[in-house]
Amino acid sequence: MDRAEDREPLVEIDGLRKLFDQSQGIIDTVLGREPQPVRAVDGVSLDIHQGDIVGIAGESGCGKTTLGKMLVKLHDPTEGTIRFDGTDITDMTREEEREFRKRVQMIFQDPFESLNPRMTVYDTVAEPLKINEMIDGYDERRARVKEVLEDVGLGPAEVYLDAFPDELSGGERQRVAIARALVVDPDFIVCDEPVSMLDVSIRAGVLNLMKELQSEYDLTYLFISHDLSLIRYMCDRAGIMYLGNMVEQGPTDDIIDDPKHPYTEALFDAVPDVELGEDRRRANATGEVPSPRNPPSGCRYHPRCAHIIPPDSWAGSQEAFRRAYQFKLKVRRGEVSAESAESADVTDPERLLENGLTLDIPEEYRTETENESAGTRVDLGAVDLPATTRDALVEAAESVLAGDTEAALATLDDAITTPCEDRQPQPQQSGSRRVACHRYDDEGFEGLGELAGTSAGLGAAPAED
Ligand SMILES: Nc1ncnc2c1ncn2[C@@H]1O[C@H](COP(=O)(O)OP(=O)(O)OP(=O)(O)O)[C@@H](O)[C@H]1O
Repeated sequence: MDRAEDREPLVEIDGLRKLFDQSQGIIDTVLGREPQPVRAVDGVSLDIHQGDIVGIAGESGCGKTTLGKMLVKLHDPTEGTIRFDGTDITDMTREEEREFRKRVQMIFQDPFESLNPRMTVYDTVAEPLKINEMIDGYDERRARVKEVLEDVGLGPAEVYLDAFPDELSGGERQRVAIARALVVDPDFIVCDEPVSMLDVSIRAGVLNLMKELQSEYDLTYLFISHDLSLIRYMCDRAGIMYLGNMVEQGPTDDIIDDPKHPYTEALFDAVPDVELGEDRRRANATGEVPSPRNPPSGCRYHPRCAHIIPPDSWAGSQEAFRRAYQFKLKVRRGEVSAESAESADVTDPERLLENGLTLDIPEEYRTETENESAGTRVDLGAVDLPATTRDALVEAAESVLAGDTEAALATLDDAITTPCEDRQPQPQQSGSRRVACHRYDDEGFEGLGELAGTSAGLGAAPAED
């Protein structure tokens, strides 16, 4: 079989960043803080090969649309390069840019918004031909428009040519948007959630059409979607984004059947209608996606990660480390404080720890005491903490109860350290995948080796494929 890696990339994305400046919010002004830009895309590298259908998945706000818009030059990158067929698109001559605008198109999510309500179907589809000075003569243009309309399933074309968007159904409008993208015979189309606004009953028809058009027009697609079943259905390769970073990329089936990045695991497990590989346990991510204005240090996923890596010297279980680390975060965020202790009527440091070491995770990962207490308490003795860490946690809890959060954090920062917080992981090749996770660093593997066999919810060890 023809392997993507053996072909020349059509699109080469390297170290791509897009930061949006934000006006200063009221809280920043009051606190005299510098306004932070939104780090929408923050260091993405990806190759897209001729004939590929690549999917970009990730939760809302992770930077998918911003990435897609940079690829079609609707946004300029803050940093990094995009090469299309060997040419750097941020540094093109006028002639190169004209050519680029023909060869690269984008289809948007909302066909109601992306079509001009005052233009007929003919005018809409013929417009790119006029802008790109492509086909001279009314009759020739009309013939080309009719041909493309028939190709997208809007036939006989005469019925549609003089219609306005509000006379069409949602599916017909999206087909017009597809025809407008196709009429210039492009090579590469970025499709941003192309069916998510359409009725569920007609989505498959539009997707199948797009697949047919791919071979007919020799297209390369980038599909942006939060719908993972669509990515599985359409895309040979996929990239998973989290807070502006590409955390995992590779063949779609491999990513779904055996996710390597803990975020990928959590993302796919949250979707009931994606068929998962056998022997997969539920992922146990905690917490919410943080703000892209102020992303976590090191690995952006580490505050939620089930597989957070303890330091090499750690003598307890990984699960215990994760609990201790979450306790540190709770103190840092003010969720565990003298006030919260007072309102829960907690005066004993060990009791404070029994509450603070709980994790908001699925039942099967919880301790017995945690399940019995509906997730409000663990049995401190059952958490496999090294004695020195336990002492440090008790000391920190005493500081919290005394209202000295600073001292508590100093103790916790000293006692509970992780490479995940310190360093941003660089993408590593692991079998068919590129993964940005410290578990796949050489160092991470060593750490993991020591942990193999613990009850830490590590799942399958990330052995080389
Ligand atoms: N023009 C802009 N100005 C300021 N911030 C922006 C702009 N466009 C996007 N953002 C911010 O950048 C981040 C990434 O947005 P983006 O739309 O790329 O994400 P997404 O993954 O496509 O999300 P969704 O699925 O909701 O469309 C978000 O925090 C968003 O608010």
